[in-house]
Amino acid sequence: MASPDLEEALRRSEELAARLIESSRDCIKVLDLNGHLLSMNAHGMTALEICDFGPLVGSPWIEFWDGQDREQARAAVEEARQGRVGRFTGFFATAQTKTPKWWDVSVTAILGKDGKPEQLLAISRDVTRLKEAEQAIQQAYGRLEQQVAARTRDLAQTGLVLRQIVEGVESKIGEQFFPSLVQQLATALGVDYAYVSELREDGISFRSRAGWGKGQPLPQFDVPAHGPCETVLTRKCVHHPDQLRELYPHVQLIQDIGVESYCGVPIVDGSDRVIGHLAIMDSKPMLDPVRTTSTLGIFAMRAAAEFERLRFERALCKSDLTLRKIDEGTAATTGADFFNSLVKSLAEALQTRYAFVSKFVSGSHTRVRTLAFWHGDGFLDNFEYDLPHTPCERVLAGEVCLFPEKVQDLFPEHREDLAKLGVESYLAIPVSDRSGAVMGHLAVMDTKPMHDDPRVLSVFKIFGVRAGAELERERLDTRLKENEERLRDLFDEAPIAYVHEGLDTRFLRANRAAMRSLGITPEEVNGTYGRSFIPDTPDAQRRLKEAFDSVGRGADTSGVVLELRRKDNGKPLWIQWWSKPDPSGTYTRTMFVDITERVLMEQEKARLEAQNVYLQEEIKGAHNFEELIGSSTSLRKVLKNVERVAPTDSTVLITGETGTGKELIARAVHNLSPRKDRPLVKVNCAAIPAGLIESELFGHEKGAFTGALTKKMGRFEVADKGTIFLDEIGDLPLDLQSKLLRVLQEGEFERVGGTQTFKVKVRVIAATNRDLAQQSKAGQYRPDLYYRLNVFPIHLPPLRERESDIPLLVQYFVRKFAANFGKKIDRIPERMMTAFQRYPWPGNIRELEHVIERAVILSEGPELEPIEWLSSSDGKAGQAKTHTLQEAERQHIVDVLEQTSWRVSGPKGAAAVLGLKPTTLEAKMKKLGIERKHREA
Ligand SMILES: Nc1ncnc2c1ncn2[C@@H]1O[C@H](COP(=O)(O)OP(=O)(O)OP(=O)(O)O)[C@@H](O)[C@H]1O
Repeated sequence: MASPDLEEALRRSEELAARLIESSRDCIKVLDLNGHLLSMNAHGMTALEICDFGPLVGSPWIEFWDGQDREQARAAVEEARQGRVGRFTGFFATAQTKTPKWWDVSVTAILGKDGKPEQLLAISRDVTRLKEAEQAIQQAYGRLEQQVAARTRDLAQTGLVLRQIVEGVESKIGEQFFPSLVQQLATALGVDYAYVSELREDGISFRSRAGWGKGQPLPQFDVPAHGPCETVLTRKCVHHPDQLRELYPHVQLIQDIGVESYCGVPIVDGSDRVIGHLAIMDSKPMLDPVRTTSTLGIFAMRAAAEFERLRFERALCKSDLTLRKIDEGTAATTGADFFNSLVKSLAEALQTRYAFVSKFVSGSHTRVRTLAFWHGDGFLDNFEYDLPHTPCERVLAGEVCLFPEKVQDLFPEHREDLAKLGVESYLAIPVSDRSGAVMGHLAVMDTKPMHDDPRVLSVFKIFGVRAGAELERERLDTRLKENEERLRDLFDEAPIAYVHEGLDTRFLRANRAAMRSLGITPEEVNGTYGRSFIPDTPDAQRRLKEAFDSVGRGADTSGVVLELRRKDNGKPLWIQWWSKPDPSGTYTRTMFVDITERVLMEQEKARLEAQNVYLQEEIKGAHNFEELIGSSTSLRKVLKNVERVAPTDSTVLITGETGTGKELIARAVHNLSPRKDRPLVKVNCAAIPAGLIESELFGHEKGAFTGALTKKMGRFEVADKGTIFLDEIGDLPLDLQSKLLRVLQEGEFERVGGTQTFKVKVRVIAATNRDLAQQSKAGQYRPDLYYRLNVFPIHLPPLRERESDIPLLVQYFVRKFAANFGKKIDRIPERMMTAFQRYPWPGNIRELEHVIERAVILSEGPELEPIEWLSSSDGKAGQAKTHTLQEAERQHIVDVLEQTSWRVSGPKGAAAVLGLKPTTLEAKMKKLGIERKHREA
């Protein structure tokens, strides 16, 4: 019969056990001895997702399990009924969500007052997450529980202790757990010291995790070697009830703190490895080994679970860190920054001292250059090295290499370098491009051994792939840059001008050829607008508009010719222009060829061709400009005026009868002027049909530029910077008089059919045998034009008014023609000369010249022979004087026509006799109303 004290203790113990069960985090079920469910704690209900336990009461617990698990459950119940702990790990899905879970189950007997099993306690713990680790722990737990159950004589007492400890530590986890555990252990078991130790990273020594001594926490200490703990760490439970100091005289700690007794149990992890121990020491003897070892055993199991939990937490933390490091190491940076960040993060993630990345030196397969080298505190300068006989050699041949230890011995040729860094272990992977070609390698080295850990390798590979991508990116980048450079060179150095223009024609880029042609500097490119090169002339604007219209329509423009002005000197620039909108639609790509030289050449050619016509005409005319014969006062006066006006640009109006030498005077003015090296272009306004005079003077267009080759330049254009001689200016039609006035006033005109305005600098010399003053008064001539022409009038008197010049002229012409015809004539009969002087010469000097020419032709000897015409004319001379000048001219022409049988042209025609061009003669005949029928009448 139990004592009343024991009765009370038992009652309390039962009560507390019930509370313990309820508050436990495990799933605890109470079964009857046949294994039928009686009750379950709240946590168990939650864990199994059971809402109502009622219907389950009385159901066989064993049958909750399936297959082999059911057999295990049955065996466990049987064990418990025998007073032992039955345990197993089984698979069980939760009731509602059917979440598969692994449960670690132990079944123990609850002893009755008689010490015999009365009920069973089935404790299930969710070990799904910690299954591997907990398995072993549960085994230990099972073993210890078994021992406890088998040997416990005073379960109630144990229960009390357990409760005390559980209460103290149940709610604690993490850093608080161990201090709390050892404090509760020491207090509940009434011992001076309690402590828990943990295996250190070196895998061979232990260090206290928490200790409690003499009522206060102990500082951390290393577990002494060769003491009782050492035995525990070989997996054995050790109990020294007394005489501890005698047993371990060499262990200073035991001597120092003066403890007598010791009890320790190992803490074993899921892989059945000892990871620490739990021990108590006391200054009094410890006489109940069963109670202490079983209590310690239970809490060792709990400690193991906590260690495991911490280990997972640490592992989680570490993998978190690793992930973070991977993230940091492979984030957005590129280039040198990227590689630095990569190796630093790699070293941190894998907790190695060194990490570096390399790539092959270009063109070599035996030499690499580091891209970044982390050495624990900072980066080394990058360097190159040869691969042979280094740990890296095989890596760069494509292998993953791990040298877990003694790297220096493995690579003796590089021992010195490796020793300097204290390298013990090495791990590296090749870094490849997408096609698998090795580009470099990524390596870590450490000063301690390195274990073959698949997780390390997978982390490593993540870094390796990223490094490969970066190397490839760099390679592509370099290639891209090279290409860009080549393109830029091509663009910049191309002989054809390239310009990229924004939609508002603002220049974005221009190559050298473009800048050269346009006369802009590289600095000016961006502030320049394409439009600004187009001069404000209607023609240039029209061309531009056509070009832009085609761009606007999205069409390519090819070969449009534009006229521009250079920016630096405003000189004309002709370009042939191609433009294409960029696919982005934000700018146009323009290409142009500078054809200025060609255009100018063509213009010059056209001008020269035009000039050539006149020059040939002039050659045909065989003028001798220099020789103005005569010494009469009136002629001298004329020549004096010529000298005065020649150097100026003033317009000169020469008047005088036909043949008086007006053209000769005009040429003299030109030849004495600064323009003498430029052409003197002659236009006979009377000889050109009225409809053609305008295009003759101003030229005409034949459409667009390409027509430039076929266009006709006007004589004003041809005479640019030279002199234009407008002969017979009195015959200019009225409508053209105003156009001529504009040229005289502004130097501007347009071609017939063209819109382009031409500006010329032409000196004008006009001549007429009409009385323009009188004509303008009569409304037949624009007075403003007359005044504009009559700036500097030179009047040539008719030959009859300067008789004294006749002998000189006769001699001059005789000499000239005699030389021309290879004759020698040195005498002119007096009678003839007198006749020449008496004759009125209505055709003036031209007439005289022709008369002499014929006389020279007919003369056979050294004396000029009198010719028939002269004598017959001579007869009429007296009559002629009674006519007006015009009548005389008319009569003279009719006489000559009669002589030539009305033949106008040809060598024997009247025009040749009169020294006129046939067209001039015809115009005169028209003007004077001379027709053949007149003769017939
Ligand atoms: N002073 C001169 N000395 C020598 N020859 C002269 C002289 N004046 C005129 N002539 C010659 O007389 C011819 C006619 O001269 P020119 O053609 O200059 O006259 P014009 O007044 O222009 O005639 P038109 O009004 O018919 O055009 C030319 O062959 C020219 O060389």
